[in-house]
Amino acid sequence: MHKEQATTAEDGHSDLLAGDSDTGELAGKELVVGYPGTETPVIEGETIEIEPGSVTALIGPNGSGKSTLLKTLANQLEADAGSILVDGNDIHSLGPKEMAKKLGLLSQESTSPNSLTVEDLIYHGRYPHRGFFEKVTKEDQAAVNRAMELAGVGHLRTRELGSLSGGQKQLAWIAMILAQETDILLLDEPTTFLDPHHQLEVMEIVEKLHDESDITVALVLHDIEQAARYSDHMIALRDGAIQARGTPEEVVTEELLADVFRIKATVEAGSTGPKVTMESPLHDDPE
Ligand SMILES: Nc1ncnc2c1ncn2[C@@H]1O[C@H](COP(=O)(O)OP(=O)(O)OP(=O)(O)O)[C@@H](O)[C@H]1O
Repeated sequence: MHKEQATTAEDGHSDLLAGDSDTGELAGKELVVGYPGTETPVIEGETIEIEPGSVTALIGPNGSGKSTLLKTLANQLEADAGSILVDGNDIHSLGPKEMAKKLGLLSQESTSPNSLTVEDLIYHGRYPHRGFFEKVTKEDQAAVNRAMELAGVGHLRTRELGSLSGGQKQLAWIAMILAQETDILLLDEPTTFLDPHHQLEVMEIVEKLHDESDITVALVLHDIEQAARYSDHMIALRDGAIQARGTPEEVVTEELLADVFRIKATVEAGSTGPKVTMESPLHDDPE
């Protein structure tokens, strides 16, 4: 993924694209994370550093710990040990509003009342900038309109969430997180429920954020080729442990697909990154 010269709001570009090169650094150090009632932690002592201004794709099989890691980095799941640093500061030193201005998580578990309209949901993204009981400002309106336009949900603005398809709802959630205007965006399977056209549209939003600002994006994707095409760093997880990290070319190898995903596949260099041809699942024991 090629990064073009950063632009600013003064250039006439959206404030949504107004990341700052001094911010957007996220790191989890020696994280140990488990769930109540489980015997062993899901993540045992991993360190992860997300570079400011990068797009980092997390890949790994079902249950490998990708969502657990993202939720921990967003402080929505308390680590048993280790620390999380946002721009070098311990995450616990940030108040809820300060935190919500810096970092937004689109989780797989996002829920909201069915009676809420798409527009109302997107306005919720403005909470850290104004508070629940303060008046909507021109900036809020502009941010909501821009987020709606980017996510392509303007035509759904008056629709209630309960009346939307899974994909339409997903796009509304993406618009909400964009309206939050954070330095760091964590997206857990943002392309879930989306048809191929809308999957590519979401990935193009990520590309636009990357090309035109210094916003930091970490996202979980199951489509390995898509992950490689739209990211500049990749992290592969298996059983809660990081198995590989580096550029897409370094991470997406036939060996990794066999070891981590238990797939026999061929990998070739393509114009948009590694091209993966999946042949068959492997059934033998990796060890
Ligand atoms: N609330 C929970 N309570 C107990 N165990 C959990 C909970 N959520 C996840 N786990 C377990 O933690 C491990 C990692 O799950 P996680 O959801 O992080 O994986 P993932 O890589 O995001 O998977 P997927 O690709 O299926 O979304 C799994 O073994 C899962 O069963």
